[in-house]
Amino acid sequence: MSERGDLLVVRDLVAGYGAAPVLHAVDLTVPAGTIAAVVGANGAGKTTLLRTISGVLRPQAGRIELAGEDLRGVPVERLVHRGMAHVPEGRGVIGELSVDENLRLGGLWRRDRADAARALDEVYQLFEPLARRRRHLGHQLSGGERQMLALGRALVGRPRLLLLDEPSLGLAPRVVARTMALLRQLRDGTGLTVLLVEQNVRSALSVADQGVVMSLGRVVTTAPATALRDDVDLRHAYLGF
Ligand SMILES: Nc1ncnc2c1ncn2[C@@H]1O[C@H](COP(=O)(O)OP(=O)(O)OP(=O)(O)O)[C@@H](O)[C@H]1O
Repeated sequence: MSERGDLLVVRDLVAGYGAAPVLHAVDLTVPAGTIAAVVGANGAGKTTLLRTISGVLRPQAGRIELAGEDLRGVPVERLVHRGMAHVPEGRGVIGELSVDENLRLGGLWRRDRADAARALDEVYQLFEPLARRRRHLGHQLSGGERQMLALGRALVGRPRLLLLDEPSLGLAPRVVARTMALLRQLRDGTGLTVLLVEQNVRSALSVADQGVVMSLGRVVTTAPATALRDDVDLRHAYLGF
C-alpha cells in the first residue's frame, strides 16, 4: 500500500461476454498516484478487464473499489463523477465534431463550469497541437493528434483514475515515447493514477511503476515494472521478448 493508499482495488473479479467468463478471479491493486501496466498476449483479457472496471461490462462476481467505495450498484454514467475516465481502444474520438467540441464533451457532466473551463485551458496548454487545431474535425487529425484528443478529453473531466487501452496502437515510436512521457508528467505533476493496457510491453514497462501480467484471463504475476523488465524467463513465457 502506498502512503496515499490504494485508489483501485479489484478482488476476485469474474467477467466476460456470455455465460463463459473471460476473466477468472482477477485481483489487482493500484496505489494512488502510480501507473500500472497490464500486459500479456492477445486475448489474455486485458481489454475485458478495463471494460469491466469502467462499467461497460457488468461483473459476474467479485468487487471493484475506487478510493474505498464499492462500485457495485453505481450506475455506469455516475462512474465519471467518481473520478474514472476510460479511453477505449480506438480512442472514441468523434470524427464529425471539432477538436474543441470533442474536448468539451469530457467536461459536460461537471457542475463546476468554471473549473471545467480551467481544465480545458490546461489541456490546450498541455497539447499545443490541439490548440492550433481547435476548429479541425476529429477525422482530419493524424493518429497521434487523435490520441492526444482522446487523452485530453479524459483529462478535461479531471479524473483520479485514467483507464487507457492501447494508447500506442498505430502510432510512430516517437509519438509513443511522447505519450508515455506525458503519462509520467501527469502522474508526477497532478498525482494522476493510470491503469494502462498495452501491447507495446517495452514502452509500457518503461513508464509504469507496477506491471501486471495476464494470461488466459488470470493475473499470473504482479511486480515492480523494473523487475518484470529484468525477468528473462517471465518475459519469454508471457511477453514474447
Ligand atoms: N465483444 C466480445 N464478445 C465476445 N468475446 C469477446 C469480445 N471481446 C473479446 N472477447 C473474447 O475475450 C477474450 C479476451 O479478449 P480481450 O480483448 O479482453 O483480450 P486482450 O488481452 O485485450 O487482447 P487484445 O490485445 O488482442 O485485445 C478473447 O478470447 C476474446 O475473443
